[in-house]
Amino acid sequence: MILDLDIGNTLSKWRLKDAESSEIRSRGAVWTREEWRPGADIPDLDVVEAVRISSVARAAVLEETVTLLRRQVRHVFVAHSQAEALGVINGYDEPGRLGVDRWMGALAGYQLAGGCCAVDCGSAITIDFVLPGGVHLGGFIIPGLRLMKESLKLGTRNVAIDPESEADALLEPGRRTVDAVNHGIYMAAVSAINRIYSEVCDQQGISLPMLLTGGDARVVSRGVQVPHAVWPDMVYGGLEASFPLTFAERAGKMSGAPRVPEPVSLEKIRAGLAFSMLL
Ligand SMILES: Nc1ncnc2c1ncn2[C@@H]1O[C@H](COP(=O)(O)OP(=O)(O)O)[C@@H](O)[C@H]1O
Ligand SMILES: CC(C)(COP(=O)(O)O)[C@@H](O)C(=O)NCCC(=O)O
Ligand SMILES: [K+]
Repeated sequence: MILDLDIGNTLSKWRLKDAESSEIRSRGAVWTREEWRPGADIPDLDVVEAVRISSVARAAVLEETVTLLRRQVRHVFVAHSQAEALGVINGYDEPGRLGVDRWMGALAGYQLAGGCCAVDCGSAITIDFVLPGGVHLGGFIIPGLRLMKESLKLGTRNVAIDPESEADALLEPGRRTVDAVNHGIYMAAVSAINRIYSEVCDQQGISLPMLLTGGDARVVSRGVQVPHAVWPDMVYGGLEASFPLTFAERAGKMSGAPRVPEPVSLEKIRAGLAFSMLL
């Protein structure tokens, strides 16, 4: 079995992948914290022959995790942001400073779709752009839904947006604090994504397919007008592409990859942008 780990600021996600059949056998998530407790937190390591890790948690969390895993697992691969990999050229002035989850998303998105806009809706919402030739332009970082809500300190912290909520309802004016806050932060997130996408496509003169991932991807997806696909395993896709272990991975296949969405014409994007600037 292969254990894939995606350690975010809020949640540490894991999945077990069969090295022979490439099937996903199980998956789960635990709160990211100082120490990693195998057994309680993750499945039995006896069946694991390789681990692949993407972590944006504090260095100490990763160090502890790696030390622990190395005792029981033969191959431990840790992803790092690089200046260039798999045809993608990192757009950061200091490539190593780009969050490795964003780098994994950019690599996966490029491998799947060529040029793309990769949006990760987690603790933060990150919006990254890769052009068809592999040039990563850099991106945008805004607080995620939960962080935006907590920053208001209006006592609505523990009332999360129901992931099943319809965008139409979330975009109405709220008539009580919790709704006013939820609808406000939702509008902030989806309008930022829509606008940033349009601005960058306009600047670059190209309409790019958009891919969405992260804990809030499903609910955010309902408010994003741009054609896009939700890919919950996008970060894992970057790990698969960076450290291919199975037959399917060596052939370039990434688990759970969606169909590439057909982007709208650049003219339409520009018309929408021109209209929103009039308002
Ligand atoms: N069951 C859940 N538990 C915690 N957060 C959730 C859950 N479902 C959705 N979320 C949302 O997803 C976010 C965490 O998403 P995730 O992509 O795992 O973030 P990160 O990678 O930063 O840890 C939370 O901030 C919250 O808004
Ligand atoms: C921007 C992030 C905090 C997002 O992390 P997440 O929301 O997935 O936990 C993470 O990618 C990070 O720590 N990046 C380093 C700074 C940067 O990318 O510029
Ligand atoms: K994120």
